[in-house]
Amino acid sequence: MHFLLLGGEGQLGWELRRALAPLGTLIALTRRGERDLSADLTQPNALAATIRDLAPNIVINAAAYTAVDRAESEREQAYAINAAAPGVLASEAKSIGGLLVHYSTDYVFDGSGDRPWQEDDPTGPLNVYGRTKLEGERAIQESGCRHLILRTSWVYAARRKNFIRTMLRLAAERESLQVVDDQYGAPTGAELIADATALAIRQCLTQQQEDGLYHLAASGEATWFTYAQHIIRAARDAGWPVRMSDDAIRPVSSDAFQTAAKRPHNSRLDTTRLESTFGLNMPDWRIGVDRALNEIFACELPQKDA
Ligand SMILES: NC(=O)C1=CN([C@@H]2O[C@H](COP(=O)(O)OP(=O)(O)OC[C@H]3O[C@@H](n4cnc5c(N)ncnc54)[C@H](OP(=O)(O)O)[C@@H]3O)[C@@H](O)[C@H]2O)C=CC1
Ligand SMILES: Cc1cn([C@H]2C[C@H](O)[C@@H](COP(=O)(O)OP(=O)(O)O[C@H]3O[C@@H](C)C(=O)[C@@H](O)[C@H]3O)O2)c(=O)[nH]c1=O
Ligand SMILES: [Mg+2]
Repeated sequence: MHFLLLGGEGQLGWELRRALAPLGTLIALTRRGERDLSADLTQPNALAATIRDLAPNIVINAAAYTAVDRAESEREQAYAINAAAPGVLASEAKSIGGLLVHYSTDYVFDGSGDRPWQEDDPTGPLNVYGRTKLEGERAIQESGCRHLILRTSWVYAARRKNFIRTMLRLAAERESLQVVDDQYGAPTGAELIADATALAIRQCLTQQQEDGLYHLAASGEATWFTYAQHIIRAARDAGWPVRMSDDAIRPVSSDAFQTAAKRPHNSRLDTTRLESTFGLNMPDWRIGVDRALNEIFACELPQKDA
């Protein structure tokens, strides 16, 4: 099996390099590409040529434009990367008979209600990022290529930029913090997504009918506020230089915390389809978050018995 991974340096791409390694040979490209192989998602012709040259059995697209607020003012860039490029990948995958694995987001939904979203529920993105991701999904579905689209939420990892790292930084810099308490979802680790992807791919290779759209997220729910509290309490316990008391982390409404992009109140994803199709069990979000926190603390705090 030959894999081509795009976005190999992102949170998820990095973990996919690990999780896919035992399944076959893997070429992982970053935005800069390699030799004469371009993997820049804003360059459709070069991207198509890369896929034709390598002719992988499976293309995994972990690259995306993920700056949610910035997307509001960089629509064209977000559109090129999140909507147009997946269309190119899909038509190239189709012409070589390959499987395309792609990721999408809870932000394709409008956030109404409080029931976890199922795959067939109506979408209604509230921001540019969500709209471009939804267009990417549609381009893949309409191409007729074999595909797996995995919608996930609130992704973090021990490395790169994410909500955990932001909270750890702010906890050390500030004496108080306001955090939104009316947006609900599940923080999902890049490790979990990568491992579940590898397991799902294995089954897709043997059972063609398992192609399609799936929700992949940790179980349980949080708000950004309860998530922040969890992170900062763990940080304090581990000896991170936290400047704020627990009372100084304050829950606020989305209306009180102004951002360029509007975000959904209800980002809960129902993962029943993924779990039953692939025989998987999504662990509680705290398990992966605690693991990532431990990794960060072990690398960045002086070790007591060193
Ligand atoms: N982050 C999140 O909270 C969530 C993410 N998702 C989805 O999961 C997937 C993985 O996201 P995640 O790993 O968190 O994202 P990251 O932002 O960590 O990584 C995205 C990767 O895409 C690369 N990239 C950006 N622009 C281009 C381009 N023009 N050409 C080639 N590569 C490019 C980045 O390159 P570089 O390293 O050079 O910046 C980076 O390596 C995406 O599809 C995302 O939409 C879904 C839900 C939540
Ligand atoms: C930094 C900060 C953020 N917030 C809020 C803003 C927002 O509602 C929420 C999360 O902010 P962030 O900017 O970290 O998260 P955001 O970039 O919106 O995260 C999203 O990224 C994309 C890529 C996805 O696909 C989504 O699943 C989701 O993970 O927390 C606070 O309330 N207080 C703060 O101090
Ligand atoms: Mg962000």
